[in-house]
Amino acid sequence: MTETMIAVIGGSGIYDIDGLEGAQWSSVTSPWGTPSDQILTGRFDGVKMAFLPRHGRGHVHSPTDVPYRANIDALKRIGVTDVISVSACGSFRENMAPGDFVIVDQFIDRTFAREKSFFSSGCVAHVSVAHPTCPRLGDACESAAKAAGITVHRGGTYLAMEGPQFSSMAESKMYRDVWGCDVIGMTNMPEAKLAREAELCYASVAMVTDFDSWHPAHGAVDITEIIATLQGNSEKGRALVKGLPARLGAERAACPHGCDRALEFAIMTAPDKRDPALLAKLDAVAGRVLG
Ligand SMILES: CSC[C@H]1O[C@H](OP(=O)(O)O)[C@H](O)[C@@H]1O
Ligand SMILES: Nc1ncnc2[nH]cnc12
Repeated sequence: MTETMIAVIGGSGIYDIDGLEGAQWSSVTSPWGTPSDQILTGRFDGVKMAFLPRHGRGHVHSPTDVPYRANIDALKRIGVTDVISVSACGSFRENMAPGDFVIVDQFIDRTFAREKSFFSSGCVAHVSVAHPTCPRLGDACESAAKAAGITVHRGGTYLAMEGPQFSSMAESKMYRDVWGCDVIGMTNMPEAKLAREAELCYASVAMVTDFDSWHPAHGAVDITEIIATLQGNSEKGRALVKGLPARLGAERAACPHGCDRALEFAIMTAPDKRDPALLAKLDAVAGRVLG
């Protein structure tokens, strides 16, 4: 058994969480850059927790410029075992209405201007993201959402777009009708891929703010409506987060789905061909397998 440390990455509208015992914001240094902000740590229900505002307090970083690698590395470096991403999203489904939450389990990654891996020439690794989210964390999120009275949908495909503009109607219809996506946002990729490379369990709670631009009765995405919906969603998101520590517990066994062993056979580069400078940067992310 190892000690659980749950990290919440808060998206648009969620820049802190309350109620942490011994709450403290601290700067964490990463060889992958400067994280989005300081990290808030403390305990809730006796369980270690961390909180990182994805866009920084004051919403400083655009979706493209969020330092995804530094964020995941910093969380791994401070001992995080489980990551819950909480994000705003648009919906492609009539029954996934603004105010509803979706426990995302699949992604289509359409982002193109971001660093997507910790690995590269000098230490090449290939992890599976066939199942990019952890069902054990998904169970905890679903149960915590229901207990908080939130309308929650279990399972859904999240289209990760580059942004920062919202989609055209033609794109929106293609994502919905041809690609079968359920929700759309700008940030869960490469975050989920990087969490898997760092052997962190990852779940994504997508909070619906709008119907994107496919819906004949709703027309274009309106940022003022999104911001109004975000306020209610963020209160519900905070309630959900408070239900997680009791459900996940202060100690955890190995992940039954293998998220925490994703690198076991993933590194292809021969030990004598590895780049020492890159290995040094991988100390937190891949220290378990690199020794
Ligand atoms: C405020 S609407 C667009 C913005 O909100 C979402 O951010 P996050 O995923 O961090 O909650 C979406 O992905 C866009 O970045
Ligand atoms: N419709 C939308 N598209 C992309 N990101 C979003 N975040 C919230 N609503 C969104």
